[in-house]
Amino acid sequence: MIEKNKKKIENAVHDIIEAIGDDPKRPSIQETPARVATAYEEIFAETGKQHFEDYKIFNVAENAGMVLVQDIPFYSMCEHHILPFFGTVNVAYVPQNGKIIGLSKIPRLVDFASHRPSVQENITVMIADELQRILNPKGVAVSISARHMCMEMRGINKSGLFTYTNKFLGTFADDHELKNEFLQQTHQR
Ligand SMILES: Nc1nc2c(ncn2[C@@H]2O[C@H](COP(=O)(O)OP(=O)(O)OP(=O)(O)O)[C@@H](O)[C@H]2O)c(=O)[nH]1
Ligand SMILES: [Zn+2]
Repeated sequence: MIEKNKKKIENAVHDIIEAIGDDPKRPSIQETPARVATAYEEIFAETGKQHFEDYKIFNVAENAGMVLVQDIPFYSMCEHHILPFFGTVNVAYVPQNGKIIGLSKIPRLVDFASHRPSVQENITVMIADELQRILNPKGVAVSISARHMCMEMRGINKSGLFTYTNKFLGTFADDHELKNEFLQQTHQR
């Protein structure tokens, strides 16, 4: 993030502190605007980026079966309240023509999709669509389970609610046995 934009965040946080009735000059809060700017730089690092580019393609056996990376933790901020929502993501795909990506790139793709203001449905779809674009696999399945602080600490104030979303492409959408295998492996059935 360029310095000018970090400064903008600092100024905004300074104003928020003042507006909520606290004193931005209070010693223990003085550095907070700068801390928030640094935190936002990390939390929102992928804002505005459409495509995940950090991967290499490898080749494996042509008939390789489902690859599933399960329980990938993620943290994001809802675009309505700028409050955290977080949980776990399951990502599966069936390679086509033996084309795969390194396993670590899947959690990286999850971070790519979640490090921006968003909603759970859009993160789910973005992960599925990017994997489809990158690998053109036979199918992709993505499911997310998350808790939303904007429903827990304000508004309806209901704690411990989990929201589930999923997206199935290609063979996962067409082949019920494969979809069931994914759902069973990820304890959704
Ligand atoms: N579909 C979806 N909704 C979300 C997500 N995160 C937050 N929301 C919802 O976004 C909605 C925003 O609704 P508004 O009525 O504009 O905002 P609000 O008045 O603060 O709503 P309340 O939370 O009901 O007080 C709320 O119902 C939130 O629960 C998400 O990831 N997906
Ligand atoms: Zn919200």
